[in-house]
Amino acid sequence: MLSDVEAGYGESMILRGVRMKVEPGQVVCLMGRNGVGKTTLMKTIMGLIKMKRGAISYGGKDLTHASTDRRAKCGIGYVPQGRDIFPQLTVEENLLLGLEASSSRIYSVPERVYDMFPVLYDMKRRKGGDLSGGQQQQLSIARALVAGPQLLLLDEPMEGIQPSIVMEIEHVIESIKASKQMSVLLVEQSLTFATSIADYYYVLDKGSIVAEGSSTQLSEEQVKKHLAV
Ligand SMILES: Nc1ncnc2c1ncn2[C@@H]1O[C@H](COP(=O)(O)OP(=O)(O)OP(=O)(O)O)[C@@H](O)[C@H]1O
Repeated sequence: MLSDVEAGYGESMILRGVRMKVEPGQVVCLMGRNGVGKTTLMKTIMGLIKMKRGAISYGGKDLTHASTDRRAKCGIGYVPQGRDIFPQLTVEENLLLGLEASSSRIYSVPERVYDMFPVLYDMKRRKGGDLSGGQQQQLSIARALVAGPQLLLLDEPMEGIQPSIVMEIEHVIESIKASKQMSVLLVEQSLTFATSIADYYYVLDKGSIVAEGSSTQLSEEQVKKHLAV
């Protein structure tokens, strides 16, 4: 999916020669210390940062020069770090905005999304800004799911969220995996969760992939070497 990707901000190169693949139905975990370029990689996949070199393809289509909108319509959903919702809009209006990314003609929030996040159904007329941090994160994930993506990019969805909602979000990721309808690329720092749910992992360090493998192979030694602070 990604080959030899180089990208950065202005003159500063952050990603160097990144190669990565997410197979259909897989949950792939992207790990690495703070500031190594995980968010930059997610934004590059989404076309929010222009690549200086390399190629990106998805589902057999070359997306190297595609706009963010086209990538979304090709089935890539993105949940940015820090739950970027619209606080002045209602929960339902936030969710309807997710339909913009859809290639099919749906005009209302699909029931399956409310089934995954019942709290959002109960609160659909409330303003996004009135929700707790964890609920806003659920809203942000639900908004990406509204368009029915085939690949979901999740950037640290559990960061700074209360434990009960972390569990709910974990369940949602588990149910996505069990449905085999979608693949997930997840930036996650929790080793326990990463090893319990991911099929495969990549470790990024200073903008390059320094380790990868099936998550059952993620050893203490690698964690110490690449992830410990
Ligand atoms: N808009 C920007 N302009 C210039 N440099 C940036 C910008 N955003 C991030 N950077 C730099 O790019 C590098 C990688 O940042 P990035 O956010 O991708 O890391 P990360 O691995 O996601 O970190 P974290 O775990 O803290 O979110 C950092 O050195 C950061 O300072």
